[in-house]
Amino acid sequence: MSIKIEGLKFKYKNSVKDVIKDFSMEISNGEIISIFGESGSGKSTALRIICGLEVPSAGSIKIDDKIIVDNNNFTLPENRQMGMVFQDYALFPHMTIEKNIKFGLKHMNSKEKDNRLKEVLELVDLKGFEKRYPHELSGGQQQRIALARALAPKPDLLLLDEPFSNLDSDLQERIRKELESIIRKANITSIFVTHDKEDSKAIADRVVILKEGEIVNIGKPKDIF
Ligand SMILES: Nc1ncnc2c1ncn2[C@@H]1O[C@H](COP(=O)(O)OP(=O)(O)OP(=O)(O)O)[C@@H](O)[C@H]1O
Repeated sequence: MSIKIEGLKFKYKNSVKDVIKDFSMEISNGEIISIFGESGSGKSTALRIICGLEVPSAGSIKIDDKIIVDNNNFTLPENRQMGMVFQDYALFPHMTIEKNIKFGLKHMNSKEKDNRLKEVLELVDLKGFEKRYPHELSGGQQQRIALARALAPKPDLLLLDEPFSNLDSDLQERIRKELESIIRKANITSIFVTHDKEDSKAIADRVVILKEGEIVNIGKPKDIF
């Protein structure tokens, strides 16, 4: 599936100026895009608008020609078929890995849930971890479970906000590669936010450089950095 974003604008209620000023881009099926920029440039805000946690004051987003937001339309986040992975993993600490992953699979029957659980645990190479709790896993393993949980409902689009920021640098490098191979295997269109050039270089097909809410450059990492 492809995405077309046109002319997004956004301001937080208590901010004086627009945090996103003009955000437009097209993303093709299976592409991995990174949004790169300094702290405060609006990266997380752009992601929050795309997944429906914030409502833009102008602009539109289409998925495969279906409008999910514009002046007259707004698809709720839970109906957008998007998977999200945020910086702090956000696994439910009181739930086992199995429960964490099955949480988003309410529309499936229990046999389907079991099958999907098995599939995604294999995908992230953590078979046999079903009965563990998040605190019994390493940071990198938790990160992979967060990814498995986001992928389990087979989203159209995967959004990742600084997915490596909580990991030490050795682990960060390994997880980057793993994450890329998992996303490529799942063939899922993805957007990830980072302030680390190396993340963009290692994984992204194209990089969006954001500065004070405006896209100042879009291109392949090798042409941009
Ligand atoms: N809930 C909010 N209310 C008001 N202003 C906000 C809110 N969240 C973020 N901002 C402001 O919007 C701007 C963009 O923030 P955003 O979190 O999108 O930046 P970012 O590029 O993701 O930064 P970082 O790399 O530090 O996470 C910043 O100036 C920030 O202070």
